[in-house]
Amino acid sequence: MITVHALTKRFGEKTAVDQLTFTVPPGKVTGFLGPNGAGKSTTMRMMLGLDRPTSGEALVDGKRYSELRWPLRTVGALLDAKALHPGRSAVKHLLAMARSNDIPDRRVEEVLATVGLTDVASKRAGQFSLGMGQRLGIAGALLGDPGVLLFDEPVNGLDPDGVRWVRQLMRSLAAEGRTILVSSHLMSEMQLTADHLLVIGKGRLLADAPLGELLADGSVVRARCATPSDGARLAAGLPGARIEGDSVLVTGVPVESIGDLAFERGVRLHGLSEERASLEQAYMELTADAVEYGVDSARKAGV
Ligand SMILES: Nc1ncnc2c1ncn2[C@@H]1O[C@H](COP(=O)(O)OP(=O)(O)OP(=O)(O)O)[C@@H](O)[C@H]1O
Repeated sequence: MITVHALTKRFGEKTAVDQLTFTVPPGKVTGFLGPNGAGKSTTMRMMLGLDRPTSGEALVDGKRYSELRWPLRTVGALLDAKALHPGRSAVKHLLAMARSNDIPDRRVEEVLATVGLTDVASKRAGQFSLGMGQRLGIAGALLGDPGVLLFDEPVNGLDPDGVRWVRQLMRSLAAEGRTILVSSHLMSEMQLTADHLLVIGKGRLLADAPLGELLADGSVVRARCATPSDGARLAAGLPGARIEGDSVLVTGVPVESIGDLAFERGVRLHGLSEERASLEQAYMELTADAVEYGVDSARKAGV
């Protein structure tokens, strides 16, 4: 279990993580989602004692990372797959990690087999491809057989087989009752992997909900109107409505209510449907104001 309470991190003037409060329970894959620069990595680094919170706390199994006697046996993490000694072989890298946490040497062989690196175990890590580096990072995370696992963008650089493999691995680790937190800015990936989502933008928590709930919130009613003036009449003063071509799109209002409203306002409809939004759409709507360097800000800056 991971418990984060009022967690805040400032770098000078910049607030990277802003009063985050959430828990990550065992037995599920929890997706940690947000645009680039949202504060995902910084939050994970604080969970691992690599960055010190400005205020608030991040606890793993009720303890600060620095209070854990054998940290690798409690929490495993894949943060930066390139953070390896390039001259060291995969097996030596893992042996060094194992010995620092009183983990038996035989675990090294086991995790190398789990991630499919047995054949290249004696190769220097500096010669590894990005995908192999990710696998080695995952081997390191699994080494202490921890109950809590953090993965920061684990599918980066993996080929489609590798992506499928990581997805299955995370699902099976969760099924074993472990706590799995996986960050991504890829909605499509989360839609296939996560049970529950934490969405952040500009360091703040935007949503903490089961995947299905987030999808339902994002559903859109499309009312195709006979004329532009019908569209304008229907959209007038309606929260969450926008006009797109000959249609009025409305989020957060049931389709029946839109039908009734059209009738009341004498609006001629040529179509009325409910579109279940993809997670991608739900996420875009949720983070629309929280994207640091999105298209909008680029446009405003004249790019
Ligand atoms: N050591 C640091 N010094 C100054 N600013 C930092 C530092 N680390 C992170 N930041 C800033 O804090 C914000 C959050 O960064 P962070 O890397 O946590 O975001 P992220 O959600 O992981 O993004 P990405 O998906 O791009 O990795 C960014 O604006 C980043 O520039």
